[in-house]
Amino acid sequence: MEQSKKTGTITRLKEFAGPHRKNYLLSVLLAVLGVLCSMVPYFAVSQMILRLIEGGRDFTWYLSWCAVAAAGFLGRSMLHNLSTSLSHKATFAVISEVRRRIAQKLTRVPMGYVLNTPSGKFKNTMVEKVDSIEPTLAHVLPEMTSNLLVPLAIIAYLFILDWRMALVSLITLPIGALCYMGMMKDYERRYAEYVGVSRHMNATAVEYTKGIEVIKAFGQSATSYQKFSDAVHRNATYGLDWMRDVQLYFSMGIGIWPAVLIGVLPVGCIFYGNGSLTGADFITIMILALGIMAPLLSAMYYTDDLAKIRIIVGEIGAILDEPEQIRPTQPAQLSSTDIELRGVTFGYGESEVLHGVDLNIPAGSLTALVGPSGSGKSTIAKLIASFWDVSGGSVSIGGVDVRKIPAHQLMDTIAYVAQDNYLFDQSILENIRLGRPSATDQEVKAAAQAAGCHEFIMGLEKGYDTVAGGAGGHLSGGERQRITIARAMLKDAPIVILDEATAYTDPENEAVIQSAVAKLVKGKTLIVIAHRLSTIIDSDQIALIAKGRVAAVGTHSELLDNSPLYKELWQAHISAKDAA
Ligand SMILES: Nc1ncnc2c1ncn2[C@@H]1O[C@H](COP(=O)(O)OP(=O)(O)OP(=O)(O)O)[C@@H](O)[C@H]1O
Repeated sequence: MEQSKKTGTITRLKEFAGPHRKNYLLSVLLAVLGVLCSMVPYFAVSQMILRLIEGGRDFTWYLSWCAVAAAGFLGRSMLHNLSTSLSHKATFAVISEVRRRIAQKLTRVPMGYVLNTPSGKFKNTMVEKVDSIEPTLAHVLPEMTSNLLVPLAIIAYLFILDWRMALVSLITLPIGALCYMGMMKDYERRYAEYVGVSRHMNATAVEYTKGIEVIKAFGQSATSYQKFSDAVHRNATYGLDWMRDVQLYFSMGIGIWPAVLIGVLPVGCIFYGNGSLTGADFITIMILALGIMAPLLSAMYYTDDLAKIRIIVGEIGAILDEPEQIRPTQPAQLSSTDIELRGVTFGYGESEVLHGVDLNIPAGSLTALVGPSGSGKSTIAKLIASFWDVSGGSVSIGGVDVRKIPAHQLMDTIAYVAQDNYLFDQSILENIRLGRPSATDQEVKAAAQAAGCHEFIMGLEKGYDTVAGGAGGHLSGGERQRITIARAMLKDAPIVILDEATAYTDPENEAVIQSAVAKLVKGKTLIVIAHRLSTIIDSDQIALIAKGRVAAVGTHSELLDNSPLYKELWQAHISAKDAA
């Protein structure tokens, strides 16, 4: 598997921006020009004040400076608008690129990783998290640039006028910076904790709403509500405590930072008094000094958003850095649909689940995997379908290791019918057609007929156009399973893996599913993960899986004769059936 390198936030953002980088650059350039325009009114005001002091009464002169100031305002707002619209354009391209990359990544990582991650997590990152960074990404570059450049430009001009006064006008900067440092102390840790607390609140809210049926049925409302309300309370108090801790620094910073006249006025008076500063320069310096700190404060507000971006880009990066399954692109020559597992070992995490599985599944045969719960049946099936890569040994199809078969070819070769296959929120017709997108409506309906679902579909108000609902929620479990069997039939893959459902065991449904499966697998290599032994007694071979190993292989009668564990399972099954 391929492990991509860890990438920093800026590099990652640059990567996402791709060809739109020039829009960002242009937006920064326009923002800088906007900054220059925003200084024009300051300059015009100082000129007018000086003229007033000199006693100038030339109305058109004042009017023309007013026009210059107005042009400065206008120029600034036009350039600002252009700049932010360009950066918004670039940002929307960035966020759609991020979503596209995550979606593509999910097709390249082991399927098991996707199945093992709560689907809400991907959705949350792809939709909400990515959306939440949009405003910051769009504004941070042009606005932070201009908010930092305005004061820098003013300070540079002050140094040109009088370096001593320039230094005096910066007197509140170190005090404000100290307050800022106090405020930002432990910021990363606290922010990460705050995100954790919010996540916990989200999780309890989801749990509370999703589990409301169980909560009501078992009278757990008080306890569950308590858990939820505790999480809400913790979220609120965490934010409040944090704010209280930094409030003093914050108020001092906000109060002291912009108070530049504290130094400029008295020191300016002294220099003016001893004749080392002209009245004109003094007035210009006073006016310009007032424009230094406000933009710096605005820039400071972005630090919070930048930390948020760093965390979210980190989360996106963690998904994009997931090791990928490496598969060739050239089709492999499969000699048959024989499946062979040789010394297969595998574990989902640290602990091993399969400990050297050897199994031959001849082409065209029906092989049932049976065994106690948790013995490793589904894991074997998932390794054959290449949802995960084996840790040791090999799985091969037609003599070729599955790792050497291109992903598309493997998908075409195997139809995996899980216990609860997902139905998309679209018509039943389209849900079945997913098995073979090129299938005509007639072919889809023929598959539905063969899978025994045509009748119930026709009984629905909109027939095949009925929307199956999120995860097929509008249909019963048995109906959903039959639709997924129809989907697999349409796919017509030579190998079928069927994870037999433990639910929906009412005899009528079982009979329909059995006959649907019989049609599905004619002439195919079928692997059934069997939970009800009565459905697989006619299998060509039954592999008894116990504690991650193949304990025995044989026909039903051979295993009854030779395997005490199989006999035990069979007897338990018979008694359960009798009891039912
Ligand atoms: N996605 C997963 N992540 C981590 N552990 C898993 C995962 N799936 C299964 N396991 C563990 O691997 C072991 C084998 O599970 P597996 O589902 O293959 O057994 P099974 O025989 O199919 O069980 P059942 O009959 O109950 O479906 C179990 O201990 C199980 O807890």
